[in-house]
Amino acid sequence: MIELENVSRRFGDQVAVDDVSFTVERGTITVIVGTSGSGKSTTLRMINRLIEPSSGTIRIDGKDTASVSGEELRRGIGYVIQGNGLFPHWTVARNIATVPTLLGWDSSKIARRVDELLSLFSMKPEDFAKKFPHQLSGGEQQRVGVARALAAEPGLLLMDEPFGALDPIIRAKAQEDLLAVQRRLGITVVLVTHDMEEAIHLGHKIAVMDGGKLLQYAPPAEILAKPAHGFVEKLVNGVDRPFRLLSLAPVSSIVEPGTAEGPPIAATATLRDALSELLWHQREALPVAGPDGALVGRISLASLRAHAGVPA
Ligand SMILES: Nc1ncnc2c1ncn2[C@@H]1O[C@H](COP(=O)(O)OP(=O)(O)OP(=O)(O)O)[C@@H](O)[C@H]1O
Repeated sequence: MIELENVSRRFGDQVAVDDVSFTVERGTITVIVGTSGSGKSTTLRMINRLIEPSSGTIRIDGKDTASVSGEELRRGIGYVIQGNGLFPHWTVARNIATVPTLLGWDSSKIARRVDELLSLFSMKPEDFAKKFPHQLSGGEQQRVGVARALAAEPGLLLMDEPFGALDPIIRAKAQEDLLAVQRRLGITVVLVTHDMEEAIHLGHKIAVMDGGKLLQYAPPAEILAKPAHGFVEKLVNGVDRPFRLLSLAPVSSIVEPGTAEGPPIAATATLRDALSELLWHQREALPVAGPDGALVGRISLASLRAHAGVPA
């Protein structure tokens, strides 16, 4: 768990981060979103003390981060930046091994870990370990950057615009990879982006910042349905709100008793998938199938409509 309590950072006369407080639960993804200069990166970098707070307290698992050296703190926290920051003259394997080497792991343990991480990101060790960063695509470099940040098994991963340089298709894949790896390893992630759609897709919680202030800190469904007045409202106006809301909940959440004609949809599919199927098959309702394939009820256009609009 990470707790920020009344954290501020000034650069000369400028207040970059202004009295920010929020708590990140262990094993979740929190996304800090806002426009350029809103204080996102400064907030992130205060967590691993690349930037020291001017005032306020940051605790990780109850321990004040000011009570350990910055270097020691950072060894236990993965950090990924835009453009991945790989060392260009080092092989992929050596890049990934950076922190374990610093920590003095023995070479066979390091080699095992490098193989494990490459495999985790669907990169065959025999194909990739000996390559240099310039021999990889942008998406592959990005995966190696994340693998390197995870090498020493940190419980916490900080990511600053990690997917900013990727084209939309590779970016979508990188986001899915991150979600899968986060679920599998159960790590805590704090990620900075200026893209509200990315925030909604990845975050269990979203922290919206503007002018150094935290304007709203809430789960994506709440940010969409009840945005704080003003800036947050403007930000979410730009995303397809009904569709985003539908993509956040599974079919099982509004399954009704009864049956319907047509191809069944899985209870684990999203409400957005259900809408797509209903429109495609031009039906008012479709049957819903449970994990074993047995029908468990129906989903209707009417209930989707009720779920996709402004809450009454
Ligand atoms: N080292 C520094 N010295 C002086 N001012 C700084 C420094 N770092 C950040 N700032 C200022 O603090 C404010 C917040 O910067 P920060 O990098 O946290 O914003 P951001 O939301 O991450 O922006 P971006 O999305 O453009 O990276 C900006 O106005 C920036 O110019």
